[in-house]
Amino acid sequence: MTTYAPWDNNIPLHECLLLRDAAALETASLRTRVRHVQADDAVIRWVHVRLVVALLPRDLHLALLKAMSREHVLRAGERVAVDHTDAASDLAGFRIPGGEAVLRTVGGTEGFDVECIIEVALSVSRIEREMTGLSLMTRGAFKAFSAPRPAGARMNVSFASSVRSYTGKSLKLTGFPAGCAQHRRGALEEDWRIRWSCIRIPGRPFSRPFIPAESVAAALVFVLIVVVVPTSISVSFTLAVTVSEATEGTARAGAGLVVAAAGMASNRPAAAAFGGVTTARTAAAAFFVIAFSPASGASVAVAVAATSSAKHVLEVELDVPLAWGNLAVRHGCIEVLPRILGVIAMRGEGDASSMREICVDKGGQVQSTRLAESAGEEKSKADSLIAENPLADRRKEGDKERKNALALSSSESGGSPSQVLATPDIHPTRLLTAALMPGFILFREPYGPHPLQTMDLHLPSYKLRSLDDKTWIMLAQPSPFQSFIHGGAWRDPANSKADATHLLHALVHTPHNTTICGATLNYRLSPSERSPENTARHPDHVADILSAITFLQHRYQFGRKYILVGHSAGATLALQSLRSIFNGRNIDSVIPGAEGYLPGGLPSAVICTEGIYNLPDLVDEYPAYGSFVANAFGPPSQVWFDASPACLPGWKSEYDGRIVVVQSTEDELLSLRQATGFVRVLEAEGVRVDVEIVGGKHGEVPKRAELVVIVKKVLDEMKLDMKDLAAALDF
Ligand SMILES: N[C@@H](CC(=O)c1ccccc1NC=O)C(=O)O
Repeated sequence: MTTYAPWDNNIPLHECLLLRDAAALETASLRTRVRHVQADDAVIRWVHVRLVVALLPRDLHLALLKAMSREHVLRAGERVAVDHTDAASDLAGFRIPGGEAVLRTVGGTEGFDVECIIEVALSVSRIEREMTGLSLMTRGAFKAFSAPRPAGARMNVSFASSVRSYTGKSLKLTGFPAGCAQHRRGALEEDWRIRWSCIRIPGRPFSRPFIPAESVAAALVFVLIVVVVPTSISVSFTLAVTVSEATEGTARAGAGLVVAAAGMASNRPAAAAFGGVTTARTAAAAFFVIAFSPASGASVAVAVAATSSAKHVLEVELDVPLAWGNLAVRHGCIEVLPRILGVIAMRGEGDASSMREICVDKGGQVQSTRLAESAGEEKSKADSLIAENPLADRRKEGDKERKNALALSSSESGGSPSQVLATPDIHPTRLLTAALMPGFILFREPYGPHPLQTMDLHLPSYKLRSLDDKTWIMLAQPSPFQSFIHGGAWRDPANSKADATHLLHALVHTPHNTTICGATLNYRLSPSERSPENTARHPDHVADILSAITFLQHRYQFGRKYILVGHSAGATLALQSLRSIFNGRNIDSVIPGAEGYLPGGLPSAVICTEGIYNLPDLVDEYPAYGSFVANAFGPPSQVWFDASPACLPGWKSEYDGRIVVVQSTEDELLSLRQATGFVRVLEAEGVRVDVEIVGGKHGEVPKRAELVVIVKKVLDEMKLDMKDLAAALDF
């Protein structure tokens, strides 16, 4: 039995988290401001800190900015003046507006690291003839390293950024002390998870005067969109717009818009530019994209909107006048756009027929003829497109279960047009959010008819991938799956899937090895005084967990590449769900239909924290808990034993995955007795069990950073096994 020292500092995880919730993200993106300074008339440089700015504690954020330009050790509580001008590096003139920062507690004790993500977009546009401007979207990983002292955690920030040169093949970085000198694209993304895109800006100055007509024209387009698009449209789809390297601007753009509007009005997929827009909100997004597109010659792909019935991803090329680029610059919005990159490829329903594959001609022509002309034809058309695709076939052959393949690059499909798979179940705001902020997608999914049979799904970071110099797609990374099961004594309505929000955010956004999909599950509860309406009784709870995992398996087909993390009663449920028998009784006799559950197999690991492992012993130790146990399992009977993981024999033969038992020494509701008893049972059977002792009160453990580290460690090990899946998806 391995025992680790308890964590001796108390770092609430939320201090380190960037994203509080999706709603905050959405509003934050609206509040984004671009700050820029014009250093001289030859160069415009501006630093644009967006999205995360509003989400991070402001003072921490500023402190990080301060630290960005050189290696800098920040101490908790340290005040730093933030008014930094970098005269030495490539980004001379780079300036962070003044402010004062206090670094709050971020960091940890020895062996513990917390990673914060901060997003900084730097753009350097040189107003010279045919000069290439480069926009670097950087997602730096700020690592808070371990500190030998419990108090005053130090944070050692390293960051790589600053563009030196861009050759089309490689991106040279300089200026910041992260040892990141030159990376090939792949390595760059891999190592630093830097998201970037290239904007080619021809040599037209941005200093042209403001032309009101441009704004008027843009407003008209907006009105056109809002007015023409029916509020409910039966065929809706994700829209992706690529602004091509056009030079002849307005006329063609105008024509494109008219075509789009006409197509949209006729409710056909050929509604190239704006047909996917179904609400004023998404229309506004489309407007935003077009009106504020960078200068002609910019390459921007935008995923604008999908509805819950989205069926298509369209990609079109529009030529826009340079003037709109000027407008964009003037409004400080140009930075926003490259961030909205790519056509998003989503995981599917696990059924290829539910996916839609759309072909786009690189010459800018949407191959609308290849799209279904009517709703009735859509399915077969799309299916045949998928069938025609050699890579789709390869995927099918390679792994019949992996129908959730994501997106294909044009090069791989023999020079055919770019192809994107999209699922029909993506909410527009989620998609937009995803486009704005890769790495954060949250879906709320029902897995059964009961209001508590729901889960939150967090999909992983997206990887940008170049199809050519102009077009990008985002791929969801093949990822291990992590499911969290909350506690609350099987009955407390105060506990829910939200208990793991912190954990999942932290894991989903962890910038290094572990990029995961995460699910956090609700399940039906037993009655309590506060919620007499709940009526669930064992084995309903575990049946729901099995249903939820089965639902996820059908959709994502991750096989055994998943883990369960359970807290308190959730730990009990995680362990119960591993066992196909309850004390010799086939689970099917306990849970009707259970044979069909867990089609992908048992999880690779189960992490139990503050678990209840032995119901009779629990009530022996805490007689008061008898009531909630009885609520959930009925009056004392053999069922209590049958449902207790520590009373189940045969762990060695029944479960070959990893078991991690996490227990806090500060748990006010459970002593170490439950955990110790279960560990003894496992060890007596010769089962490997890892024990992790953590700090925090009972309910705090899921929110604590220690758990993130433990889960991450387990997932990191699994990550090694993801290569085959990655290869099959050509990731
Ligand atoms: N808050 C719960 C009690 C609770 O969650 C609990 C109490 C003692 C031991 C374990 C508990 N929760 C396990 O999921 C309730 O009041 O029902």
